Amino acid sequence: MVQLFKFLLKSTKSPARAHFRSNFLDTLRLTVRGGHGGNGLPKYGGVGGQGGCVYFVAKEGLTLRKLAQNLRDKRVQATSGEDSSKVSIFGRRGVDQRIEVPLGVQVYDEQQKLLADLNEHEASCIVAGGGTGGCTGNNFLGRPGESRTVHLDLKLIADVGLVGFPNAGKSTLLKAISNAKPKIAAYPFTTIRPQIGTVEYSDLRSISIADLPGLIEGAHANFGMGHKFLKHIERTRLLLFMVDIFGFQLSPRHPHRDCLSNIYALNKELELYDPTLLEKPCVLLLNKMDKEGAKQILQNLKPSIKDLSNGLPACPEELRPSRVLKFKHILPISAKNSARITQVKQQLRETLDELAAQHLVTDNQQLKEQLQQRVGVIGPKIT
Ligand SMILES: Nc1nc2c(ncn2[C@@H]2O[C@H](COP(=O)(O)OP(=O)(O)OP(=O)(O)O)[C@@H](O)[C@H]2O)c(=O)[nH]1
Repeated sequence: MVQLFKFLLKSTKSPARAHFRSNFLDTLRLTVRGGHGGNGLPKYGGVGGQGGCVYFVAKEGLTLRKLAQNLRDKRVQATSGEDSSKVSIFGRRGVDQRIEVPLGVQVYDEQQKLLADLNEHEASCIVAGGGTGGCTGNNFLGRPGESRTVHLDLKLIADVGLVGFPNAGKSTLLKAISNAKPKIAAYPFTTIRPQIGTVEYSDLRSISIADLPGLIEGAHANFGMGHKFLKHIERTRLLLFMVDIFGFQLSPRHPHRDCLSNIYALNKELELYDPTLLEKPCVLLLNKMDKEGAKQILQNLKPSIKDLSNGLPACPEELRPSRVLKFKHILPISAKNSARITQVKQQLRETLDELAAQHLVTDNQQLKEQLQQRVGVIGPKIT
């Protein structure tokens, strides 16, 4: 009977459903409970052991799916503290529960309050404290440990975030530029989960690129896969925008948007989702330059693309951002033919290096100012 059920269930799975059933997991709910405090021994003034606590530690290379598989019932409980006894007046402390979570996880409580942002390897946080042991203060009755449901939200950490509407050629680029092996097809939404690729250089330097799929007009308001992937952009240092030089049409029901309108639409999506994203350095790739007529389109749009504020008056009202992006570099490319891919690699590296150098200068300046404040006017002169 069970076999028959399994067979029937299997046969109802369509290829389309199988395609959209993503393996990528970026949120997880867990119930965590600290251990109960052990009871005290009133006769001898004995104190019960404190309950163990539950804590998370960030580890590189882990995934939320793996964590979910390891914790099948999504519950974690630390052990109770030992009761005080004649032979052991001070009860032993309960054993803590150490849970390894993927790097980049943010931990929220039921009220959506951020408890911890674990974005460094080995960063840790206690999510459920153990109950205090029984003592004079609590009538020698051990207290229960903290108990709560926590929400783990994974935000990918990558150097570069690849942003573009479906079918722009993001996966093709990622494949040409990095070690990733994304799926490529001539229909939108081929990529249904973020892909991370590593770009390697001859001097062994490497940078990571995240392809963030599913972005469509209205994603900020959670249309399509909306927020699910937009949130990953927050932790990238550089935004790499990609548009099809011939524009994009989501479906026959939607209007065809030319290349410039698509740039404005991406600009607006990001602005509506989080305006601070527009402050990130960005590079623009105009793809599919190998196709006939591409050069002419580029020639016509060049002045508006170079300075987006030039084309704003002609931009449709619903796509008009209040603040326009300022691209550090604009590169016409053909991801399919790997044309100018070496330049893309070089520009990404240079821009990231410039950024790192800027950070170093500001960090040094801040350090100097702090030292100057501490040393005051009498101390040695800091140059
Ligand atoms: N002519 C031409 N076609 C390209 C180029 N780059 C990508 N394509 C084609 O455009 C289609 C979409 O490419 P993808 O790389 O899957 O696009 P995507 O942006 O990852 O699409 P989603 O997975 O829907 O997000 C495929 O048929 C590619 O072969 C290019 O430089 N020139």
